[in-house]
This record gives sequence, structure tokens and C-alpha cells, in this order.
Amino acid sequence: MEAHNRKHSVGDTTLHTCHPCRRTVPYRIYAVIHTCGILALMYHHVNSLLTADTTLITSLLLLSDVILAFMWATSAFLRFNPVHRSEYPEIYAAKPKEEFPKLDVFICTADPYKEPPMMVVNTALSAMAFDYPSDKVSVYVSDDGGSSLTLFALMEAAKFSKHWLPYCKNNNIQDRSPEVYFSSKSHTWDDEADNLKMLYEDMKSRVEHVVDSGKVETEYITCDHFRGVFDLWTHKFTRQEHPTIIQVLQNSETGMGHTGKYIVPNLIYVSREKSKVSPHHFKAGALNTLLRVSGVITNSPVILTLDCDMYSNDPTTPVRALCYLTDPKIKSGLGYVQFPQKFQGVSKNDIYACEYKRLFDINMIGFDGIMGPNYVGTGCFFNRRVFYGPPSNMILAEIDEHNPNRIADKSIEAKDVLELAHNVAGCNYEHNTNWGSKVRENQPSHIR
Ligand SMILES: O=c1ccn([C@@H]2O[C@H](COP(=O)(O)OP(=O)(O)O[C@H]3O[C@H](CO)[C@@H](O)[C@H](O)[C@H]3O)[C@@H](O)[C@H]2O)c(=O)[nH]1
Ligand SMILES: [Mn+2]
Repeated sequence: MEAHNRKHSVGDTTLHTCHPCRRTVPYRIYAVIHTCGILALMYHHVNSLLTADTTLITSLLLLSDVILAFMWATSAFLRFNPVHRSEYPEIYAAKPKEEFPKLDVFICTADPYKEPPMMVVNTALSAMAFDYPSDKVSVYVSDDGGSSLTLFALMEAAKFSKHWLPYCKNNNIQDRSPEVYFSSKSHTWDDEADNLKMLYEDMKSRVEHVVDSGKVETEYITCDHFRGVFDLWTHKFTRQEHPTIIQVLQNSETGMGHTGKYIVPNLIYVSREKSKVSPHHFKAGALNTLLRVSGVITNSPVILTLDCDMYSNDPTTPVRALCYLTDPKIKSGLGYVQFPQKFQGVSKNDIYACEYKRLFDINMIGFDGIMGPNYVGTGCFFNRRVFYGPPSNMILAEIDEHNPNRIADKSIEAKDVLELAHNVAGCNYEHNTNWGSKVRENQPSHIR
């Protein structure tokens, strides 16, 4: 979604507009002509079926043309009413900060060797640095690899964020993934940027050293709290059974907020329980775990899902999504707002296949004009309420802490909060509860 320039009159509170694509009318005319052609062809087939002797060949031709016509019709519907949307984040951003809803960001990672921890760090930092009240943002990283390397990298990210976030916000930086920012040539260098780049390179070399050596040196683990956790990884960590690990790596309540300097977002590491006897359902299982764990800890009404190989290229993205999600006129029927994926490192000449243009750009605006797009798995802001059934029929959760309207007002590090978060992070939790079976009956309300 891109904002189009538009002049606002004073008092204009329109948060978004929707307009049909210009090519719709010519396309419809073409579709009518194409349909006539198909009907004529069918007429011809039926006619020859009734008159000719070669029944088998004629029936096969009819069948194949029916299949082709069906395939054409399904894609034609996606071109029938495509719409473009524009939103006006500057109008939303002018609201008092108290009105901004809390935001939980979910990032999934699974293997520290295929998905380098520095990549996960950059994803997390780009989301932590959103143009959004920092104390309202909680970033949850799900690590299905249960790797001390990823945990170590995120501990480093938490430290670096205290320098990176104020820098981005004070200088209005567009690329909030430090890797992207420091490798781009199109920005001015001053002492502050130089120092920050040094800090970043230091962090990167520490993390890469740890990844190369395959283990975290105990000298880095200064806190007793972590020591027990790292013991879990004394042997090869991936795919072994292990209990749930939840670590609050940064807490906005106790972060720099209290020193009055700069408020930081929450950063929480989650590695769900692994057990050979229960299926883990890959990314869907990880997202369901994060949904429950975040429900207990922060229970934010808005959830963003990201993969660890992505970063946000626009810090106003959450506010853009809120232009739709908070609009009272459409709010009750709106489940999610999804952003198209853009790919890096694709050949400029390969504009269709590798950019997945049809999947993410062309088809999506087509779906949007009919009944709305399907969830493509990432880059999507959800209204937490949608996981609890349709608007008229809310399915109450097994435990009160999971209900979407509950305000999470305890400290995120409170002992009972973390204990309950551990209990709900089992890899097969939903299958062992009544709530899980109720949700399964009403399938669409749950991520699968
Ligand atoms: O057991 C697993 C396996 C994968 N993942 C994570 O799931 C994400 C997507 O997996 P990946 O292997 O990168 O799949 P892709 O084919 O690149 O992903 C596309 O297709 C997926 C399946 O439809 C969508 O979920 C993704 O958003 C979409 O980018 C990654 O962040 C992984 O770390 C887990 O958390 N646990
Ligand atoms: Mn991927």
C-alpha cells in the first residue's frame, strides 16, 4: 500500500480511500466478448457431439475446453473489480498517543544455520523501531530451533536497540533494518552514524563469531537466570526434545523508560516445548504458540506476523494498518490488513516470476474488490478478536487470560504471568483442551 499525495482540508478525518482500477471497464468489455467466444465454442462442441461419429474425441475436446473455460473464469473474477487503496497515516499519527492500541509482533525462526541469527536480529530491530509509541510494541521471536545462538543474537539486539531506535526516530530514517541502512550509499554520514555503524559491526562480529564456533561462551552469560537455560544446549540443540523457554530480553516497564530518557519496546524470546510424541505443525504451530503466550503476557489487540527473512521497509506500516483496523465503519467485519511482499536481490528483468507479482500484487487487489484476500502467511496485521470466532459468535477461551478483550495490566515479568505463559507454550496445547476442539469446529477462526 502506498500513500498517494492528497491535500487535506482542515478537519478532514478520512483515514483511507478506495478507488477502482482504471482498466476495469475495458476489461469487463473484453470479458463479455471472451465469454461469447467460449459459449460459441461450447455450442460448436455440443453440436458436433450430436452429429459426428467421433464421439470420444469430441467429448474429450469438450471436456478440455470446459476445464480451460473454468480456469479462465476463476482468473477473470480477480480482474472484475480490482481496487486500489490509499491511507493517510499522518492523520492517524496526529491522535493522542494514548489512543494507539498495543501491538504484538510475531517473528518466526527455525534454524540458526539456514536463517542466520543476524538476519533475525535485523527483522526484530526493524519492527522494534517502528514509528509507534515504543512502550506499546512487544516483539515476540519464536525460535523452533531452540538455539542459544539465536537467543544470544537477540540479547545483543536488545542492547543495540537502545542506540538504534533513538537514532532512527530522531533522524527520521526510512530503512530501519541496520544491515540495509548501513549498506546503502544514499544517506549522509556524520559522526553519530559512524559511531553507530561501529557498534553495529561490533555486534555483528560477536554474533557471527558465536555462530561460527557453534556455541555461546559462558563469559557472555553474565546472568544466573540465563545459565540454567543455556545448560539445555550443551549438546546439538536442534530437533532435540526440550521444555518451553521464555525469556524477557527487554522490558519497556523497566527499560530506559524509568530513567526518563527513551522508552524501549518489549522483546521476548520464546522457544516452544519440543516433544517427539506430539506434532509441532511447523510455522502454524509456532504462530499458535505465540498467540497464546502473547495473550497471557501482553494480549495486544493488534498482531503483526513476520518471517525472520523479512524486514519492514516503512516505519509507518503499523499506523497505515490502523487506518483500516480502527475505522469504526469497517472495524467489526475486518479481520486483517495484509501488505504485499517485496523481494530483494531479484534480477530487474525478471519482473513476474521471482517477484511473485501475480500472487502478491495483481491477485490481491482483485480479491480485495470481491471478498478480501487470503492470508499469504506473513506481513499481516490481525485483529486479535478474529481468532475467537465470527463477530456474532465469540468462542470463549479455555482460560480467562486468553480472552481477547482482557487488558493485560500485570508486569510482563510477573512470576505468575511467566508461569502461565510456560504452561500454554506446549507444542500441542490446542489439541489437549476443550477450547482447541471448539475452535476446530469453527475452523476459519484459527490459524492453521
Ligand atoms: O517448523 C517451522 C518451520 C518454519 N518456520 C518459519 O516459518 C517461516 C516461513 O518458512 P520458510 O521456509 O521461509 O517458507 P517460505 O516458502 O519462504 O515462506 C512462504 O510460504 C510460507 C508457507 O506458506 C509462509 O508461511 C511464508 O510466510 C511465506 O513467505 C520462516 O520464518 C521459518 O522460520 C517455523 O517457525 N517453524
Ligand atoms: Mn522464507
